[in-house]
Amino acid sequence: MSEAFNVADIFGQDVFNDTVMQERLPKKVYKDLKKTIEEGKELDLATADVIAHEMKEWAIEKGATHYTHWFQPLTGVTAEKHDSFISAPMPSGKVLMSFSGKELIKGEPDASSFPSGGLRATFEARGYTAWDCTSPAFVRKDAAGATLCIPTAFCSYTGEALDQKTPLLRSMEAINIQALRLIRLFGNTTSRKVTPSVGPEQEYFLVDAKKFQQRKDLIYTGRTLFGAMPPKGQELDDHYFGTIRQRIAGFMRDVNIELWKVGVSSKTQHNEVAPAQHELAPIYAPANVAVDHNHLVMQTLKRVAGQHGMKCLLHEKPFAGVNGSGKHDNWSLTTDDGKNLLDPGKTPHENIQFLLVLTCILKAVDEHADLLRESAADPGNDHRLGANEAPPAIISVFLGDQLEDVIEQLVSTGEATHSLKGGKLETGVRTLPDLAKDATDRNRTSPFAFTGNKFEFRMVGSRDSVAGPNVVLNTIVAEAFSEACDVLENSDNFEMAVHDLIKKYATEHQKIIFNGNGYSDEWVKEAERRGLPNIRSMVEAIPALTTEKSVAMFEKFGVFTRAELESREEIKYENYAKAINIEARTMIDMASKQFLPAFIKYTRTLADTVIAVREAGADPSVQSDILNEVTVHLAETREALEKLKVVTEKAAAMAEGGDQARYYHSEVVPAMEALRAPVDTMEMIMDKDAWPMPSYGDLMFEV
Ligand SMILES: NC(=O)CC[C@H](N)C(=O)O
Repeated sequence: MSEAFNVADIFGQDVFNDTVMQERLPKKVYKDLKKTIEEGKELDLATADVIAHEMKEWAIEKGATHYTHWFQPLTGVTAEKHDSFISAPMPSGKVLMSFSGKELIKGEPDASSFPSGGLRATFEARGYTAWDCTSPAFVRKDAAGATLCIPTAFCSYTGEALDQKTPLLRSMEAINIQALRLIRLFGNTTSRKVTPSVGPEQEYFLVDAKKFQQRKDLIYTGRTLFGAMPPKGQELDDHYFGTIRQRIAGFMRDVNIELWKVGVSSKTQHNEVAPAQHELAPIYAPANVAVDHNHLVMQTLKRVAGQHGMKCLLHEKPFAGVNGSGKHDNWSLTTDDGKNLLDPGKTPHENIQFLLVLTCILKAVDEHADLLRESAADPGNDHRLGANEAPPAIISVFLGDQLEDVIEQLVSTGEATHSLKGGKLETGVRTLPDLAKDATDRNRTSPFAFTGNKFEFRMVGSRDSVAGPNVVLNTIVAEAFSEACDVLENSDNFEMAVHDLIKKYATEHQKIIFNGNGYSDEWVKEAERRGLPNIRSMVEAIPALTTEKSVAMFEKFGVFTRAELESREEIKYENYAKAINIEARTMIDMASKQFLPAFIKYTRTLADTVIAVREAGADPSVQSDILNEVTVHLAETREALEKLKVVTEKAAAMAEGGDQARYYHSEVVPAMEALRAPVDTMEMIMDKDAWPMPSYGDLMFEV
């Protein structure tokens, strides 16, 4: 057993949090900084100098030698450049440690090597990082020593967003303004701020590092590109919530300690459905902090896995045939004085403000289903969505029995008069207590499910930042709130107007509600009948970014300009093409250098056996049958490999953009599948010792 410790003692110990600020900053400086954090008031340089100095002193006490502006460019991962605190040596030969307000507030990384989607010519390299003081700075300890990390936003010389965070902060501001307008109409005069709170659940796989190193597909692409199913998959459901094995438990413990120290509220951990799959979930945080924390979670999982001789796979679908990994984005809206706008209370039918919020969300999701779908699009998610417990690609909303019934009443009679009650759960065992039952069940097949006092957007993939999905959620709901407020603020009779509006929205957008099985073929047909989009792939999803409807909304709420949206569209096409290109080339490499040589060797062994058996005077027909079978698959592999080479070359030669991405999707991806098939068949025929890499079984069951 490892040494015991008290979580409360270590939680946040490496964070420049409110307690540290209060302790270390002069009163006036602390007050000014709080004003900036809470109200967005500009910070003057003199105040920033004091904060920077104290932050540096605090960080140095924690062992820090460097600081970094930590940002989230459009690469999907975070970026950082380290600067030590040293100043130019003095005549004495000694150095001082310094950190100015300017260095805290603004950084100037060379922006030319980050994706900008044409927003910035390569010769115009300037980009700026700006301190996001609403997400606390922290000291990260790793092999580099200790580094003061300052969460920042990243913009171009001309102020365009080059990152995930800038639009997120803009969208948080947009929904804050519109939600405040809405609650004021209901008589709330005290709340000063409404913040989207987010809790992203992180699913991941762990595999043994030595085995990982023998799989080029895992090394280069993060997922397996070949692999036959082992005799056992997840059919017994015995891994889900199963006892956590000691190796994994030790890993989870270390992950938690690291996360708690930097203030990440790691709360829940368990085995997930697929063998070797696990989950970590934090407690809610304001959206921007949640996004930063989720990056820390992903990085910590990877780093600690390394220390335990394992590799953490964050890909959405590392293994075909078993569950993929999602990052369910739990989203709600809370006021600074602790009210959750998505809390229906015990009798939702009487909670008019809640019903307006709810129907606004239905409207937002229905009108912008394409954008929401796009926000979860990535090359890995194309394999995950609609397969093995991940939601399908059709956006719909699950409300559960109670709320669906309220909406039903509103639509049919214009009035909701009652709410279904939860009742009691009887177990039939005298010694067990009676449980109060929720009025609503859960539904795992729904991409957007109401779960008590929040929505759970289940479509998001495990590797992706939740920034994008939350930008969309915040903005589409801000738009719906704004439109509702425009009507209500100008009405003579508020009661009547709000009643009519709720009924109108419920009626017009009821079609987005679906409580049934999202996996069934009937739902695909039914969704089509209802006119709901079924956007199956990333390349089909991307155009949603730049429709006139989307541009108008994002511009209206100051979240994206048209140019920023167009640049993101371009980057997404490029990312898709690059990802598939790497996968295709990895397959070509593995097939040429590992599988074909192994197959050829195996035919040789079989041929030798046939000869030897015949010479020994026995009947070699079984060996000869296997040799023939293997030769057929060898030929199929060779043919599919040649075909994949041709289409990959052709794709790579095309100009970057939508056409290229679509070509990868329609030609290269099927050619990859065609190459995988004979190789997977061979894996089931060949001698295990002759197989050139660890199998699915080795990877998933022998961690
Ligand atoms: N138990 C679960 O919630 C499974 C979720 C599933 N792994 C997904 O991809 O979303």
